Amino acid sequence: MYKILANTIFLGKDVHFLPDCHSTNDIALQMVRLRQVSEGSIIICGHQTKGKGQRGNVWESEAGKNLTFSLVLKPDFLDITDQFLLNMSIANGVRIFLEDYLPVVKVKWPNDILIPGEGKIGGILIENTFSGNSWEHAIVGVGLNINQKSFFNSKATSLAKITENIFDLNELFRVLITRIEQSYLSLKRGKEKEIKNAYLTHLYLRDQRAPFESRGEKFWGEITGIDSFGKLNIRLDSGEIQTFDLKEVMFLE
Ligand SMILES: O=C(O)CCCC[C@@H]1SC[C@@H]2NC(=O)N[C@@H]21
Repeated sequence: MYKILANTIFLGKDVHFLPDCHSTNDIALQMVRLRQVSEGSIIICGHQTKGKGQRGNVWESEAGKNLTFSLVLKPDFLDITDQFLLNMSIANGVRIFLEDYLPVVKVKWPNDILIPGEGKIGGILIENTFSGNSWEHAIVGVGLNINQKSFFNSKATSLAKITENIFDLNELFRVLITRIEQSYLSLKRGKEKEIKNAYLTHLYLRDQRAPFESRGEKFWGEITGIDSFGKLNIRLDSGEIQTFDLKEVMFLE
């Protein structure tokens, strides 16, 4: 299982499949520290018992039904102040992959993969390791709901739930990795503008008036873009543009 990733150049030439594990991100981080993996290695797990999500959340995924894996990358060609470009390129790759199956796929800032009217189908958690001021590795964790049909969280969905089909996880994984690699390599080739534009074009609620909450206060505003550090720009009804990082703002829609 998960061995033949023939269409990739470097990603997934070394795949570690674990039937059960706590978190592929944690395992990848540990393996990087022990120098057991290098750029392009993938840790994929059939069932995560302690999957990690953004904002310290838990990532729940039914055993054997979905894709939960981590990629080891070394984006040391990027300035560390441009880290968010990596998020954008990975989110673009996942979105492009899903567009083969679903007509509309959005990315909810920073890294939720959302199907409007259906729910959240996936998420990305990137954890970086640094040595002084230079970037060592990026552990890119991807969780994508494929064949799971029932969820505790009413905001979650899956490919099977939306399309009423069942998918071959191995085949989907192979294609997904190819899409992610293409997107990452275009970042490596310096296509930063294209990556940013593609991310912004598919950004959920961009240029739409929507409700948000920050520091206990509710307000309405319009997402106008992302700054170079990956912070969210929202134009308030007063016309003022405010910038928020992940812990500073919640979407109420
Ligand atoms: O909160 C989110 O949206 C991010 C979810 C990321 C989940 C994936 S599953 C594989 C990898 N290992 C983890 O522990 N988390 C990520």
